[in-house]
Amino acid sequence: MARKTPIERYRNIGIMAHIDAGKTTVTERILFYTGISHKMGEVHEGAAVMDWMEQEQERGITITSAATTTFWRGMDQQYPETRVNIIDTPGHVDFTIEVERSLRVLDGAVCVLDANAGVEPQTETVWRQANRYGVPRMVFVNKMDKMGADFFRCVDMVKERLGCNAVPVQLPIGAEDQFAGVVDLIRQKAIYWNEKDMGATYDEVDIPDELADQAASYREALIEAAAEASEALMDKYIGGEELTVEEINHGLRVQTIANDVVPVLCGSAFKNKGVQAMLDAVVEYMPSPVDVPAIEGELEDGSTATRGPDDDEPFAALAFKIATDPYVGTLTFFRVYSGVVKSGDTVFNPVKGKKERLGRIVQMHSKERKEIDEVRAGDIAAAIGLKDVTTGDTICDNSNKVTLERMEFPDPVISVAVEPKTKSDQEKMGIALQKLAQEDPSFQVRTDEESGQTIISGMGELHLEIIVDRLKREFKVEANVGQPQVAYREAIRKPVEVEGKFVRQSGGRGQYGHVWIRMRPRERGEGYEFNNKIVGGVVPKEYIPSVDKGIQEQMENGVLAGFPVVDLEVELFDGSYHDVDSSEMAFKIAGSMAFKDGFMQGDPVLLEPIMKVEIVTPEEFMGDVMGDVNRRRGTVAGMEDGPAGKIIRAEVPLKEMFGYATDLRSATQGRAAYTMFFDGYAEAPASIADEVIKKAG
Ligand SMILES: Nc1nc2c(ncn2[C@@H]2O[C@H](COP(=O)(O)OP(=O)(O)OP(=O)(O)O)[C@@H](O)[C@H]2O)c(=O)[nH]1
Repeated sequence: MARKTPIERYRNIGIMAHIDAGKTTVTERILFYTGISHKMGEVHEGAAVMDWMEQEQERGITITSAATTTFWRGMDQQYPETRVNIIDTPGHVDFTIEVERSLRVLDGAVCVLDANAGVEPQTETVWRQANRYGVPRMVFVNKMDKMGADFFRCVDMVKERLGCNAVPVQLPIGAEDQFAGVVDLIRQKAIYWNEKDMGATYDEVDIPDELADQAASYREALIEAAAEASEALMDKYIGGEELTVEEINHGLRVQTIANDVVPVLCGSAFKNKGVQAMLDAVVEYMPSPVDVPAIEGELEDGSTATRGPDDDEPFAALAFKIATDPYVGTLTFFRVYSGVVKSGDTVFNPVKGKKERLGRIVQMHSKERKEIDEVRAGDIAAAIGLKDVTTGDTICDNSNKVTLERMEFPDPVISVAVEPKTKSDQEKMGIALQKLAQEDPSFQVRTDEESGQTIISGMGELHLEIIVDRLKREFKVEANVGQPQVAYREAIRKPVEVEGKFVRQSGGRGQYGHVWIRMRPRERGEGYEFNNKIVGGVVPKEYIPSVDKGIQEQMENGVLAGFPVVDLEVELFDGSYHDVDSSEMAFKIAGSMAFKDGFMQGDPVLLEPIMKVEIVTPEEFMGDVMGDVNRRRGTVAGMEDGPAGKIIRAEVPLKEMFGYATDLRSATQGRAAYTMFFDGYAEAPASIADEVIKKAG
């Protein structure tokens, strides 16, 4: 079967935003206008097509990132059919991991802003993540109809806070309840959407006189930005010649894909204005799979290879989301980077080292799924029934094995003990938690060796709350939940040199392992490194990995209070062995003994997770809120005026943030709001460390 849509006409895009900026509404309108969704439900009245998990509708937030395929031919049917795959990314801070994995597989992103609030904390976080992946972006300033909506302020904020070259390609006509339509600066037209058919039709007229001057100056700026794309365009521009609409769009496209320009558009999804024009901009400026660099991977022999967006290359895809569906079981969403795969084919998962048969393949059209026979380079689809694939795994051609870049997931910072309300649910709970962990790599389950309790860990209180909620709803397991616990870390502060010697010579075969190691602290986040500096075979080569392994096992189990040890370098530089008695086991134990000693001598310290917190509060409560932040051992990093009150930015230890939602609500009569996300680890004060160490016994 041949390819229906040429790959150049694919747009794999994500929609990212701060919570409540209107991402779900925008997505829903896109589906409506593209004819997929015929019913327009208001998000918070329950009929939104993207919000397909029950509690998402109740909470009014989008938690999972579903992928949806739709087609667009342009407002004036000016394009050949373009296949738009939309990957929904969640706005809540506890789920940045979801954002991360969507960013991994999309080619471009639309950042939705609330025209009144502008750039919000989560916008910044997501923007930074997108920077890391080099994702080309455009901005849609939504909610132009809302009180306090200010397009120009938003553009300034995008420039200043996100540090990018924001270039408006539209201007709003009016604002707040006077918001009427947009000026298309490239085609030099004013567009008004008709209210009677929910904006499905529109009128295109001349730019209103009162906006003519402003439009001319913004147009000049955008043409200049477009001209930067090539010498030919620049020469024409400098020569005083008018650039054509096609030339301007081409220039902006080149600049946007190179991450040198961020086009800015505006509208109101809720009032059905501007969404189709935004879709046109997606087609014009967002990259197709062939416009972005080919993905890199590792072959079986350890060498690097690329997989380009071509049907003739071997099949390679990345699983970016696992969802459990009550009807069909496991749905594995994947993005195909190269080649073709058919349902029924056998694929290989190099991460697990396993072959699996690809059963049915489905394309998601929001809640509905359509079964398809094959998928090709550039496609996003879901497979039903893959058993051993975890988020982030590669699936590839069985005879052309490659491991695509693994996604990196942050370690969980918070954990709670869970226990089923009835003993008979124990097994069911275990299975359910395993399933949830497979879906979500930022969520972990383990059994505490001493207490026998089941401990679940995640990225925040809400993250774990939702897991417990899903246990109940989807798996029918009611659970009791303990007090949340902070996931501390342990580290050393001083370099040391230590010996580890493990010798047993009583009867039978003896044991002999002997090492000298140097341990040095590393910067936060640098992780662990093992260097072998043995010369002359004083420790035989075959035992060296055992030393490393012994150290790593000890690091996992901690030394001070049972928390993982992080950020240090170990150098194995000396030791000795015995011809008969030495073994892998003996060197492993010697390694772990040396490590334990060295750790205690190395001025050890307990590290605690620090959260970046941003609070928006009416001015009258500012004193109380600040005082409270200080009591929570927080440091205020900045303060500014925002449209909804004072904005306080602070860094606060996670331990002190438990229950903050409730406390803030009661201190401010529910009028303040906050967001927080994990920032990094810092040394815990001695009083806290002592308490934690004592508790660990
Ligand atoms: N006035 C106005 N309200 C809007 C607009 N778009 C969305 N809203 C409202 O803003 C609220 C949040 O919209 P959502 O679409 O749920 O926002 P979201 O970004 O998907 O939110 P999360 O999924 O929770 O991150 C809802 O009450 C919408 O009705 C708009 O253009 N104008």
